[in-house]
Amino acid sequence: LASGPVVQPAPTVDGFVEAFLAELNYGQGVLLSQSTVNDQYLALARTVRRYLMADWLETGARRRQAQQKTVAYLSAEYLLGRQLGNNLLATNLQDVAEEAMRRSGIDIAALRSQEVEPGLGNGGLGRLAACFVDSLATMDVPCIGYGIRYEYGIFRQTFVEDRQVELPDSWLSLGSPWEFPHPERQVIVSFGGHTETTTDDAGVERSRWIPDWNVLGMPYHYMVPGFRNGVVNTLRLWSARATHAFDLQIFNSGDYAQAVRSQTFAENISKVLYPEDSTPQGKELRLQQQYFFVACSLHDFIDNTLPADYDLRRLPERLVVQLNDTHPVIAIPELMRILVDRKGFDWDEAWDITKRCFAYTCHTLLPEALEVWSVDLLGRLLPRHLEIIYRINEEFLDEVREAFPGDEMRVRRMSVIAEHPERSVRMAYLATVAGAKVNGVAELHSQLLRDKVLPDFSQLWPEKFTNVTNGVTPRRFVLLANRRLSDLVTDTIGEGWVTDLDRLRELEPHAEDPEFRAAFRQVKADNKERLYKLLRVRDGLDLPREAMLDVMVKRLHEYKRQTLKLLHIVSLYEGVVSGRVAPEDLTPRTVVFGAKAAPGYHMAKEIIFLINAVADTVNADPRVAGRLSVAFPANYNVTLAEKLIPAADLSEQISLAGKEASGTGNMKFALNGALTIGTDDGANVEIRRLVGDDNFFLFGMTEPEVETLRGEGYVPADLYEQDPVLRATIDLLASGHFTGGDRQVVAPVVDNLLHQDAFMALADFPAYLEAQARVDAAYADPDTWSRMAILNVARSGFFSSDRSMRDYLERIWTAR
Ligand SMILES: CCc1ccc([C@H](C)CC(=O)N[C@@H]2O[C@H](CO)[C@@H](O)[C@H](O)[C@H]2O)cc1
Repeated sequence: LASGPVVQPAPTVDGFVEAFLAELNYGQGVLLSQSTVNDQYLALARTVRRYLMADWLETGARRRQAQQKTVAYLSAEYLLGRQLGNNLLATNLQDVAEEAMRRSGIDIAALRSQEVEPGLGNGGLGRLAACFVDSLATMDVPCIGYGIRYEYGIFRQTFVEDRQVELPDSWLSLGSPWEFPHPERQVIVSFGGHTETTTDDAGVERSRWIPDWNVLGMPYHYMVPGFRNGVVNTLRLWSARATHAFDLQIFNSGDYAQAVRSQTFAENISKVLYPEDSTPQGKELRLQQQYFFVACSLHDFIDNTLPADYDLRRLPERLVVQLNDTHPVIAIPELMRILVDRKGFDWDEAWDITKRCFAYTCHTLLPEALEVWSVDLLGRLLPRHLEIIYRINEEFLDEVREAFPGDEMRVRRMSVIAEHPERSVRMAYLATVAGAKVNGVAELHSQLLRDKVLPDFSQLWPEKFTNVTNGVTPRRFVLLANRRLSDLVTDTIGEGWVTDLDRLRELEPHAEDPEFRAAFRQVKADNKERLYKLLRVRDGLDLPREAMLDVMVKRLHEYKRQTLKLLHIVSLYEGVVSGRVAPEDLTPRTVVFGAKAAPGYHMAKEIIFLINAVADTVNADPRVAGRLSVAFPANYNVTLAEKLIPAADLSEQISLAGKEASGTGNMKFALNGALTIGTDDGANVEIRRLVGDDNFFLFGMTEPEVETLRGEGYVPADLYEQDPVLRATIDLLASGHFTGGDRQVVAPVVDNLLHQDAFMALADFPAYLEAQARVDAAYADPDTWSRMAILNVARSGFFSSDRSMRDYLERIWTAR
């Protein structure tokens, strides 16, 4: 399959300069001398695209030729991060590009920072999807990532008087050179209306959907380059358009707003990402978004990707649809509708095909995060789908009754339709009934899924439940983010580790080599210096040099316990201001937070305010100057993570055991030579097992201990009474010391800790402090610390998303 027509520019500096100038002149229509930084960035991006195009087209042709089984990854979120750096890495053009730009009198760093990252996700789930499609391309697995091209991604976070303020993320405003619109592949998606039952000539009753309104789905293609393997997979993100953008009659009647109303109405569907990452709001637009991209994607695969005459009875041989949490689960009744209503299959045949096409990944343990849709809303928006769901449930409950005769309680418990508080469809149950496989994202999580979240289902179908522990791509989060460490590793063990991360094990003996440890410490010091420079320019933060960098970056959520970190800071500070602790006895420490709160999550926003208030006071207090400081750079995102994580000494993974499904930040920190202080929660359990107890600061209750305490009845105020350090800490917070004496403004958080503390921060406080003392002790000996850190890197190869993909291939995508 010679790449025939596609002429790739020469991968030389001359070739690159020539292509760049052509893009600048003919693409941007400007001369170099006149060009703006944005012109230069867009031209550079398009130049890099040229080097990937041949591989992209060839991969597409090879895929069509080979008729291989394809993974359709359905995700409502993709947190992609900036594309330029990753694409330069994948094409191994980073040095050529840098030289080419230098020859053109341009500093490529300025162009890199011109790129706005596509923030089409909230947090863990969205970033995991991005890591997964990167790994599948690097492993040359046929995969199409399907999702939504939100016009506005996750909000930009700013702080006004220490409070989070959200700004719209108009990421497309300066152009987006990495996307390719394909109007010729537009899809019509219907909504509303009603169904009619007819009897076909074979006397079979058939239901027909008569929708009310339609929108158009326009696909935008994004390149997903494999790492230097000539493979480029596709990410297909859908954008909503009105079927007829403009109603001339209405326009001529003078009602201009009405004339374009349908356009705005349609466009709303892909207008903005819902910024919640745990509590669904159950909004109609959210369901419209979910059905919109799912309908576009299934239609696109069945009608535009499969050969026209393909026998759909063999669909499971060509397609596996991975459902990224409950958000795309409406795909199940949609495939049934296509097979029965459009392709004329009878119900049983269609159901058999459907069951073998889907698999479901659950990413949460919070009951409130499991989506349910009211039958009212579903019936109004998708009447045919509700009918199909009812029938799926009916047949399923017959199966339950058969397996557990007379156990109507179980039948009611397991029904996809919940009767209370209102009749609604439990999407996680529907996914479990239809999915061939259901997996959690870490061993503990998958076990809790079986035992606590879906016990009835794992009893009925034990073989259906499996685990695939999350992973992260070493290309972006080590090679791209931490060039200094990557060079040290490659100089020591060769470069194979980038696509075979288990090779990091070969570093283990070097942990015993003082020179290697010194080189490793220098890498960390340089990464810290790079971060300090960035935070000064970006956030006007001036951080003290010689300090342990203690980093907690993740979405703001009470179960993640940013409040526990805050209590630690205040207890250290209280120790000094009360005179109990001499400042020089404090290990110099800078605590860096990064966290967005869902706009409607008030307690989370109160916690952000309090962290900023404490930071202002601590940073301004000469008594702890150079000993304790707190930084909270705004707008934590993938780009900031790439600078923060390589600089970190300590990684905070302190969620209440049994609440964090997996975590993926924890893996990125370990791979970048930070030590973890954490609970036995999510993937922390597997990190600790692999890096070794001696190289992990464990503390706190285990999940069973949490359940026991909850069972016994948890009274946080008692702990406040009994623990003098805790009382002194909370009293200082409550006193208004950090808020100009205003006690009211801190009350929401303090009262919640004393009287609810649903995630038991106070219960784990003493153990956390004790663990932090162990951290201080270890950090006092840089050589020991770097030995532990090197062993963390060496033993974290398992947490590559390539390994996760191998597990999905073995346990889920081929096991049917
Ligand atoms: C409907 C609102 C909503 C939106 C997003 C979500 C996601 C499932 C939340 C999420 O991102 N979960 C995180 O997924 C990561 C990837 O598997 C895990 O590592 C994290 O532990 C988990 O919190 C739940 C509910």
